[in-house]
Amino acid sequence: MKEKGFERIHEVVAAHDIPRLTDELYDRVNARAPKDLAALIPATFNGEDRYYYETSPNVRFHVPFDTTQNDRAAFNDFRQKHGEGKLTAHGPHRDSWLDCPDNGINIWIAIGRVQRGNGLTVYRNEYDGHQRYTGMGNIARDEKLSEPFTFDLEPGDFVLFHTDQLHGSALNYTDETRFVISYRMTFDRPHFPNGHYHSYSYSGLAGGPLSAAARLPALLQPSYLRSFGERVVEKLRPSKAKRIELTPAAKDLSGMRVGEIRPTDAKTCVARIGEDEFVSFDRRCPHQGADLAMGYVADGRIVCPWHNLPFDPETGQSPCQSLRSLNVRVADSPPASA
Ligand SMILES: O=C(O)CCC(=O)C(=O)O
Ligand code: FES
Ligand SMILES: [Fe+2]
Repeated sequence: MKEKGFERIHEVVAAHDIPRLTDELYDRVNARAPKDLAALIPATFNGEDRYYYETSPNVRFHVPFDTTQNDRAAFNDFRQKHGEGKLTAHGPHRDSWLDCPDNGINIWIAIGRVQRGNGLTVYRNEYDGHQRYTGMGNIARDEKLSEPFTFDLEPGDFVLFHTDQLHGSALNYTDETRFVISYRMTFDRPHFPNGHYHSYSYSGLAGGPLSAAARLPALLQPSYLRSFGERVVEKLRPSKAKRIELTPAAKDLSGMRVGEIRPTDAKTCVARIGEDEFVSFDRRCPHQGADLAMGYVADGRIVCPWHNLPFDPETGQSPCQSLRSLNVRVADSPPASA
């Protein structure tokens, strides 16, 4: 393992053991978080040593998607327990739509190498704005997204982004595991517009004689009680995912830009790949069913807006062998349904 690096962990640890391994890592990372942050935050923010930090940081092991497919149950169980984005790809979201403060900073640290095909997607143009989102904290499937910013990182590099920044995970179609630990923190008292059940400690009290009280300043807020009440109600009424209406089909394709994708009917959409190249294909992504009409074209490929997975417009194949291909129909003029 030492020789191979974290990037090859899936060659050393069987896929069905990854969830258990991650659980163990959580315990270790949580235990050392106060000390690690006491070193990291002042060094990053001009000596600042008064802050609130999420007491349970996030361990994010994204092994190549294809290697997880024989052990889906173990990965799904983990997702139920810890949420999306830890072992599985998280759709586009703002952390503040879920259970995080809207005055926070996410410190996303590459422990192993991160590549564009397994990393973070950051929708730079969507920092503020009023996208609709579901009760599960994901962007509504009919919100059109622009191409996200993606990047490579070397071990030890880290990215800072605001908890109101729209972002998500790329579905890992590389042959490397991506290992990241991320911390969330605020300088002012954390403010929770949605769920409030993560615990935040105040650095000014943590570690000293009053360390037991370090969680109280963030906890003693009306948002905690509100959120607690909502969870009780949710338990009684399990499904709170909202159904999103799809946008009506856009029929006139004559004015389409090269690179644009539009819905043609409830099930199909069309992309203008080149000047004279139109491709018609199913709207449902073979991964988790995201609406590909809301995707975009990059490097001549159709890209899913949900986890940034590219599809070849001629064959419908993605780099993930375990996913079925998209049903594509190529035409050199706007398709007949246009
Ligand atoms: O690491 C990922 O893929 C998702 C990251 C994320 O959503 C977060 O750090 O809030
Ligand atoms: S890549 Fe995940 S839904 Fe399309
Ligand atoms: Fe996030």
